[in-house]
Amino acid sequence: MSTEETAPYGTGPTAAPTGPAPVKRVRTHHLREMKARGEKFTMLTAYEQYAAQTFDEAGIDVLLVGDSASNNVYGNETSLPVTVDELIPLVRAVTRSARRALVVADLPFGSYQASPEQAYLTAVRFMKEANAHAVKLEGGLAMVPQVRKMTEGGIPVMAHIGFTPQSEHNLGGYRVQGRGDAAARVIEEAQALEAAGAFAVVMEMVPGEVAGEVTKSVGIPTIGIGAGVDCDGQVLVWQDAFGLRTGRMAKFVKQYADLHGVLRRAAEDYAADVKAGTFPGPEHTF
Ligand SMILES: Nc1nc(=O)c2c([nH]1)NC[C@@H]1CN(c3ccc(C(=O)N[C@@H](CCC(=O)O)C(=O)O)cc3)CN21
Ligand SMILES: CC(C)C(=O)C(=O)O
Ligand SMILES: [Mg+2]
Repeated sequence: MSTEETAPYGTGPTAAPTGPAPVKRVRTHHLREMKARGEKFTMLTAYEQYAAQTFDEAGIDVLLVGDSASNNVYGNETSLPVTVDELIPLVRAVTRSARRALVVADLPFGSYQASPEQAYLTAVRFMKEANAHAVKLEGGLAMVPQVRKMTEGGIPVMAHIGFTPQSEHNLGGYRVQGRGDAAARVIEEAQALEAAGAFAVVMEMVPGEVAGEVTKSVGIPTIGIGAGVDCDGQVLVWQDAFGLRTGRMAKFVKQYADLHGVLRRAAEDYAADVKAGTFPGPEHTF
């Protein structure tokens, strides 16, 4: 895995007319530069080797090992139960597998809210034990001391405001945040997090117009999930976007594939072959 310094986006010997920008490793400054140029960037979740490799090959700029692994890997109903010890091996798998993408580790519920010191020590575990390139936490003004402590300690921090799933029970369920009078608060939070040193901010389920205002009022890139087209980047949970998860999807999900259908048919075909005695064939036999 290369840690060399890179040419800026869009230049360099490997520049090609199509495909991902020829940067060796996406770094936080590249995202800021893309915002300044008005160039959109992409983030997807990833929790293991093959998704990470595939999305990295596809030129996805940022891979987030989300605490949504709680739902999408560990089978929990919410993101709340997942632990640092459960997430670290997943982050390690993704950092081993991604050659180009910036890998961000999501700090799970309860691992950073208590104090800046707790946040710093948790983030250090992700950086040392899993080679994360950055960490992400949820929250607005209350998390400013945490963001400052971590960035001063050398750890790039991505913030996350609007709907914050770890506070689902406080927010009264999956609801749009920042409507009406609450819009000013979202802008204030984004500005405070930028001042504290955050390198980017995720906005989840915020009205498109408000997210556009926030994007214009900060220098750091904004990343939307249910926050409209005016954010600097977009993020989706891959099992939602590519149809591995079934059932009711949030309004902000666009489904690009039906992986559940593909996988289910493959498993049914395999089972049918075994039961019929048509697998293994002579070509699979020594
Ligand atoms: N992998 C994964 N992705 C998810 O998005 C997800 C999970 N797991 N697990 C459960 C929760 C529940 N989710 C929800 C639940 C309800 C709305 C919802 O009611 N959305 C309304 C907007 C509500 C409002 O206007 O305030 C909508 O119109 O979509 C959205 C997401 C998304 N969730
Ligand atoms: C969807 C994103 C922003 C997230 O926090 C997660 O997947 O955990
Ligand atoms: Mg998360």
